[in-house]
Amino acid sequence: MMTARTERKPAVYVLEDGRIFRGQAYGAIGETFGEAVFNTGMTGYQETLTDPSYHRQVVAMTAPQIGNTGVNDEDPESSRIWVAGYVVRDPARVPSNWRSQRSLDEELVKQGIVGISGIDTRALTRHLRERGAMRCGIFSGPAVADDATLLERVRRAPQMEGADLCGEVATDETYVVPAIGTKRFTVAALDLGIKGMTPHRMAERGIEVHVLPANATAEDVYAVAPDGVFFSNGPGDPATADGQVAVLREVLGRKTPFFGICFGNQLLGRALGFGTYKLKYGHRGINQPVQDRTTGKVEVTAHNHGFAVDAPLDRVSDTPYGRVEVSHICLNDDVVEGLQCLDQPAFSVQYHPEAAAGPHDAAYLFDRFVELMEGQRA
Ligand SMILES: NC(=O)CC[C@H](N)C(=O)O
Repeated sequence: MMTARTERKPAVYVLEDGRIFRGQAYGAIGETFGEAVFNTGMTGYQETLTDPSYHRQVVAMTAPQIGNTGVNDEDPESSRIWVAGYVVRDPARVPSNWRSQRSLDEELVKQGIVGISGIDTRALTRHLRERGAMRCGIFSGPAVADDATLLERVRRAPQMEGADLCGEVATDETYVVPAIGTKRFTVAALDLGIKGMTPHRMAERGIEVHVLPANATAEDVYAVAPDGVFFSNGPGDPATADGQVAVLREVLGRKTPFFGICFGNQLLGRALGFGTYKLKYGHRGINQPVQDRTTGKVEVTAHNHGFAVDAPLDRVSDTPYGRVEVSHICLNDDVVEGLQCLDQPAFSVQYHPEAAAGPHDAAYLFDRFVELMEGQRA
């Protein structure tokens, strides 16, 4: 149960390993559970909050001041806030920006998002970095009880590993994002938790994007006569998405141009026969260095992933769909950040070239998708 906050009440943030942080209620009063993760973006909190890939995650911001530029109706990446809970050090008392329409606190209350402020988010981040992502709960108002009871409740919450979540965030109905200017291509985009900027980046390049529900079949995909197929980002464990992997294998079998982002990269990995695994604490932020191994260039990129593809970095792999190489790696930890098929018009990246929020270094990947579709026509 959640009620609007009228004064800053005490709140408690409880990690499943027993570490407890005490602060003040922020946003809605009540209780919430999820995977404890941290995001290192200095800005872009609206895009983070509304990214469907954060479904069932309680996001802590490492930047100490959040909410300074308020909230507007232009920056959300979907129709609602998806984070399960929100953790900040020092919320803005007075938002100030020419586009601001209301405060972040008001928006969190309006959407029933339970948060906590005033805790040492640096200590929390160091703890998660050492111990790894784990379950947590935020409790305020009538939800506060003795620590042992709260800990017990956190330990009963569902785990992220094994969670099948795309169906909970994706569209139920197909919709079309028209091309901006002259239409050059049609793309079937599987919505596994798509961010609004992604079809927009394609539309800017003359692509008409048919956004299909997460459970669309290969028949549904080919019913739109696509020049290319796209799989989006999305929440949950990629190891659960067997139906989508089967659709992707059909796409590879037909050699239709394919581009995948984030969850879409993990599913390309699976379709090619690689495994996926859970990272210790994931990559979330807008300042991650990635190297494009095909050009040697380093990009600063936006990330939001807790899982990764397990593929060899040092050699080309032979798969049932031809040869594949790891095209991009994260320079912080050598995690696979992109896959390039060498005998197929298919590639994907683990990070976010749509850049909402984030630097625009990786925009060239949308042009690569266009080139693949052009190549298929020639
Ligand atoms: N943004 C995404 O697509 C995330 C993919 C997957 N849920 C992960 O955490 O790795």
